[in-house]
Amino acid sequence: MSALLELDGIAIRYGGNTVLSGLALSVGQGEIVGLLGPNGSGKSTVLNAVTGFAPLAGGEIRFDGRRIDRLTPQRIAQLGIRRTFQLPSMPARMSVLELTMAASSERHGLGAALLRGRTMRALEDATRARARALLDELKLSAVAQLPAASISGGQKKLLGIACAMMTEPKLLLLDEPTAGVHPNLRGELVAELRSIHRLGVTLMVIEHDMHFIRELCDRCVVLDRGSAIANCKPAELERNRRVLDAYLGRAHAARQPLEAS
Ligand SMILES: Nc1ncnc2c1ncn2[C@@H]1O[C@H](COP(=O)(O)OP(=O)(O)OP(=O)(O)O)[C@@H](O)[C@H]1O
Repeated sequence: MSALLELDGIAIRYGGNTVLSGLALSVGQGEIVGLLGPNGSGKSTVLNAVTGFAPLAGGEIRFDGRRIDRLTPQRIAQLGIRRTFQLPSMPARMSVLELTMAASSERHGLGAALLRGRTMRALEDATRARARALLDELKLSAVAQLPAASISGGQKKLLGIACAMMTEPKLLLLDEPTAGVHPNLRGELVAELRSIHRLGVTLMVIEHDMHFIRELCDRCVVLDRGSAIANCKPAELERNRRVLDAYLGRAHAARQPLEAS
């Protein structure tokens, strides 16, 4: 499998605090990779680095074979990398449909602003049709006309995915997609992400819900204090001593009858 995303020994520092140190990680074309680790281990920082919001202190990031770590966030997004947020904040006045349609302007860019008359209307009609289809697929049609800020936490998560999908990304980075989503709806979220994946979108998912990870991911990378400590199938995580040490502490892991990792 060819690598779509490659992080090659990346380092991120904030002041004197080293948040990522020499992290190597790759995501193959068409894979679904889980990014795990205890709180503060650096998972969101990885997404910030890939999307161009956290400058590297060392190392390289390549996407589709091309170096991207010196590009602007906007250019990186245009190349086909999109992310969703752990706690999405929504504008108070725009409706769910308007916000979804607005997300596509990042894809059409300045070119769309120069269109006139019939061409502009045709683009708007196509954008509206795509937004409606995505909202339908993500079961948000019933709230399409409501203010985006008024919908539930779980619906905001789905709306974040709809907005990201408007730009037809190659790689979608999801930051805790189940946070704020009712446990009964998490199975549906897995199904939605699987159908997005079937469209040819590669996924990297930060998540704490292990059941969700097992259902969705092909492979997991586990971070601890800014370094990767495991790279394995989800089913192998609970037998991995380094992972248990990181999550539960060494004292606890020493008491467990574990297989060697
Ligand atoms: N902009 C920033 N400035 C200073 N420190 C930061 C910044 N962003 C993150 N950090 C620090 O980097 C470390 C890793 O943070 P990060 O948010 O990447 O962890 P995480 O694994 O995503 O945690 P969580 O699971 O709690 O979301 C933390 O110690 C955090 O305080």
